[in-house]
Amino acid sequence: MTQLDHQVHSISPEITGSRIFRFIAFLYGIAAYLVFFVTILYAIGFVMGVMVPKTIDTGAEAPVVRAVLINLLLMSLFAVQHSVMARRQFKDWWTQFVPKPVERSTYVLFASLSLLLLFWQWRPLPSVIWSVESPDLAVTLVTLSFAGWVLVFTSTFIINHFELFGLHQVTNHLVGKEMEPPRFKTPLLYKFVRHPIYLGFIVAFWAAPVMTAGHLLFAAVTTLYIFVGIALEESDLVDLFGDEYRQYKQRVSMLIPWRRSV
Ligand SMILES: C[S@@+](CC[C@H](N)C(=O)[O-])C[C@H]1O[C@@H](n2cnc3c(N)ncnc32)[C@H](O)[C@@H]1O
Repeated sequence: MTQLDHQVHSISPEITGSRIFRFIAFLYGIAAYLVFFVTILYAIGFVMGVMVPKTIDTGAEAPVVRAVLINLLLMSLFAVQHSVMARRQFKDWWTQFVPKPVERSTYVLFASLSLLLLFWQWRPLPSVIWSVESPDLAVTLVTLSFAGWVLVFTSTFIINHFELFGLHQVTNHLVGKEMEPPRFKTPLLYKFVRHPIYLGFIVAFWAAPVMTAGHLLFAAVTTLYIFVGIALEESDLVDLFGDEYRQYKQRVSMLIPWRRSV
């Protein structure tokens, strides 16, 4: 056992194992999941410009340079939080303070809060970059964007929705069951691309009948971030699964199903 492991395990086995803690941890996990769920539903309305009070193209305007800087800051805040907190070294460090069973829920909660901050403080940049004239093409693009969101949701269930968003961890802890070690999986869509969730986001963000400068900034920066996120995630996955993941990378393309290994 390393010194770090010792510190992690020595925080509070009596407290974290107690019945009351398990129950509070479970409620916390459910609350974090609900915050995530509201956030992702809001994200759909925000990006597609429907059903929510504040969208990517509405809200208080600011001078262009200020608006770009604020928006970049908001996206960077999310990117840093989302990437740093997902790394193993960070998890090893902060599970000294945050009990392991609620680590994932806390990550999900922080990610949701930084996204809600982004939606709230986002400054619109309303200049139109493209606007599709043809109603048929416009409907096709809206449908495609919606299909992107469906792909995101479906893929989370295919890979393991409840573990990704921390519910599996708090439920297992509640009933005194250990989490199983992560397993390499290639279910359904994962046989065609390695990152269907990220592909769904890219499609959802770019398929827009009216593309404003603000929306374009959002789509471009998030796409860039997805590529950085993939590099980090795949480096972790190679560390975790070794040759199995290396061979998967050679066999299956990253995002575009008809191309072999990107
Ligand atoms: C938000 S999910 C994104 C999964 C994938 N990148 C995608 O776009 O569909 C990230 C989690 O999925 C896990 N993961 C990604 N691919 C995996 C695979 N083939 N088998 C098992 N776990 C995987 C990663 O370890 C990480 O914890």
